[in-house]
Amino acid sequence: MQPESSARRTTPLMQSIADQLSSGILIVDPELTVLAWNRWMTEHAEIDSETAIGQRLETLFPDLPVATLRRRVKAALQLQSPSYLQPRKGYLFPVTLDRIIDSHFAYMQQRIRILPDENEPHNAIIVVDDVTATREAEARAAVAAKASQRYLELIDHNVMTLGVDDDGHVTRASSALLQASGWNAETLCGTPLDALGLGQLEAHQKAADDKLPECPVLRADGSTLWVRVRKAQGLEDEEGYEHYLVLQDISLQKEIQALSERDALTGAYNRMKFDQLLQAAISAEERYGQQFAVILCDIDYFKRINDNHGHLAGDSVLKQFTALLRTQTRLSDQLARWGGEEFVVLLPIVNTQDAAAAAEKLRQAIATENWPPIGKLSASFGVAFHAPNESADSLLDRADVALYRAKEEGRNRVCIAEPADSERD
Ligand SMILES: Nc1nc2c(ncn2[C@@H]2O[C@H](COP(=O)(O)OP(=O)(O)OP(=O)(O)O)[C@@H](O)[C@H]2O)c(=O)[nH]1
Repeated sequence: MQPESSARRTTPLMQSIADQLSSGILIVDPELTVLAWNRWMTEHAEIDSETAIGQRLETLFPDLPVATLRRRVKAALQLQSPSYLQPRKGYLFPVTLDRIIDSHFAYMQQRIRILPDENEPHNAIIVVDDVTATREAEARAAVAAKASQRYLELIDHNVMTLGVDDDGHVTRASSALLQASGWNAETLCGTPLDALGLGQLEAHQKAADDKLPECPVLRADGSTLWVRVRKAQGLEDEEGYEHYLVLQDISLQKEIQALSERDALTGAYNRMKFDQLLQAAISAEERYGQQFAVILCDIDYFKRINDNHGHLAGDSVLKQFTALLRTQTRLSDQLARWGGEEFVVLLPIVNTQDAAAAAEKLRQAIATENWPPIGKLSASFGVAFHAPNESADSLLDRADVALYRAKEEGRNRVCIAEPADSERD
C-alpha cells in the first residue's frame, strides 16, 4: 500500500525523471520505509515499485546493515547535508553481476549517497550508483601492481644491478649485488664506479654488445668478483638522470679460462695459450714495431731423474724449475711449458745479443741452484730473434734447431738460431 505522504509528493513528472536515471533512486522515511522507488531499482533489485513501496528496507533486503543505514539517514536529516555510505561488502543492495566469469566481484559495487529531501524534511533520498567498473579497474590495477612488485623483487634478488648518476657515482644497488659483493648499501651510495673496480661510466656507454667490459670487482672480504658489465636503459626523473648497469657474474668462467690456459703441474702457461701470445706478439711487432725473441729451454738428462729418483721427484724438479724461470725472467716476459721437460719464454727485446744474454742468465741460475734430491741440474737453450714477417712456425723451428745444436754440442749451453730465410742475402 502506498502511504499518503509519498503519493502526494511523487508526481508523475518526478517519477518519470527518476525512472530515466542510470542510478538507483529511492526515498525512505527515518524508519527506512520505502516511499518511492525508480525503475533502476526495479530492474536491478528485481522488486517492482508496487511491492517495494510501503515496505521496510530490511524486509526487502534481509541482509541489509540496517543500524548503519539508519544512523546515516538520521545524520543526513539532522544536519540537512549529504552523507555517504561505503558498504563494507562493496554493495548495499545485493545485485548479482551477469559478468561474473571475468569479474573480481559477484555483486555490483555500489556508492551510496543519502540526501535530505528538501521538500519533505523527514524523508531521505538514497542514491545508488554502480561503481563496479571503477572498482574493477582498481582491483585489476592492484593485482598488476602486486605482480610488478613481485617481478621487481625477483630482479632485485637475482640480478646484479647498479644505479649510477651522471658523475659516475653509485646511487643504488640490487640485493643480489650486495649479497655477491658483501658491500653495504649505505657506504656504497656515492662511491665512484672506478673505486669499485668497475671503470668509467663512459667506457660502459660506448661498449659494443660483443665487447662488454669485464671487470675484477673487489669484494668486501678482499676476494675478486669478475663481472661483465652491460649498460641498460637509464631513467630520468625530477632528480636527474640515473644510468643502470647490469652485472653478470663471470668468476667461474674466468676460473675455467685460467685453468684452461695453464699447465696443471707447474702453473706455467700451456702450449695453446703460448700460441696465442706468440700470435699477439707478431701482430704487435707488425703494428707497433715491438721486437721480440723466444728462448726454448730443455732440461738435460731429465729421463735419468725420473729413472733414478722416481716420477714424483721429476715432477718436483719441474715445479722448482718453473719457479726459478719465473724469478729469473721479467714480468713482461711470458713463460710456458712447451711439453715434457721443455719450456719456452717469449721476451720483448731489441736484438739477438740481449736475448742470448737473457738465456745465459737462466742457464747460469739453473746450474748454480741446488736441486734436492738430485743435487745439480743443467739445461740447454735455443734462442731465436723474430725476423720481420716471419711466421710463428718458422721462428719456433729456428729456436728448436738451435736447441738441438746446444744438446749436440754438449748440453748446458745457449745456442743462437740461424737467421730467418727472409734475412739471408
Ligand atoms: N716427472 C715427469 N717427467 C716427465 C714429465 N713430462 C715428461 N717427462 C719425462 O721427461 C723425460 C724426457 O726425456 P728425454 O726426451 O729423453 O730427454 P732428457 O732425458 O732430458 O735428455 P736430453 O733432453 O737429451 O738432455 C722422459 O723420461 C719423460 O717421461 C712430467 O710431467 N713429469
